[in-house]
Amino acid sequence: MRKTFIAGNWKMHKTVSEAVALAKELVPAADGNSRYLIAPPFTALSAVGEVVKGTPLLLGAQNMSNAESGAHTGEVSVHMLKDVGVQVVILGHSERRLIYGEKDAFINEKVKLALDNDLEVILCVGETLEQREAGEVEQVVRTQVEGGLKGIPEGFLDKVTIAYEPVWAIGTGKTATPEDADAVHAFIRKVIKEMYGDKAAEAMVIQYGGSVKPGNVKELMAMKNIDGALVGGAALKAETFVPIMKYDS
Ligand SMILES: O=C(CO)COP(=O)(O)O
Repeated sequence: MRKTFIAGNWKMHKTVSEAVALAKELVPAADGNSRYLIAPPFTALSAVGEVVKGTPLLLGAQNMSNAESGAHTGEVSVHMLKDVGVQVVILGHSERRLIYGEKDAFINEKVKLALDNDLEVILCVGETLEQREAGEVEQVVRTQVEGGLKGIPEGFLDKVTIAYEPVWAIGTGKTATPEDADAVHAFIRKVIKEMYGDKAAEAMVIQYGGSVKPGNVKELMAMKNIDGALVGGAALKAETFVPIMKYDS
């Protein structure tokens, strides 16, 4: 059985004091049947790490350098993340791909580095509206999954979650219908099966992201191939994120 994984990506929001206050509100809600994660901005990781330490609420980062150390102005390394208690790193988010030009091979370097250093990875994939309208969803998602996981041995897959985030549904209030999302999740599972076999495909946790809200989370999570959520806007307030964390209670 795959364990549901509910994650909040805070993107470029919250000062340290705001982040600490929200984390304190969320800790008591992380007591259900799922795994739970919050990914504050880099500047708040250390302070939020102190709040969630020893609790079931996991600490995530939103990105990471592809290099281990050195002359990389503005970047943050895997060792720095681990040093402040980060357990999971989100890689290949569509905002990294589309605004900052990150490509699959570059993302793959980060995935390898994270896994080699015992950090879990949430690998984000998803098509733009233009790609959807051109009938390219499967081709785009396949390229991103294969590219992101290239050279990753099967033994590391229990440290990998895939997040399907259709770009047209992010921050737009438009959600993929549960059926449409499930169809892409099933396709991702098929790609994993081709790469690693049945067992790996069955075990892979695949989150949905894109305008997940308290009002739609239940129907999304009810789908066979949807195993969790990667939440943006609704993760910024306890009022909206706690009901998502507790969608099954
Ligand atoms: O990009 C997302 C999470 O990584 C989704 O953002 P929204 O929930 O704001 O649509």
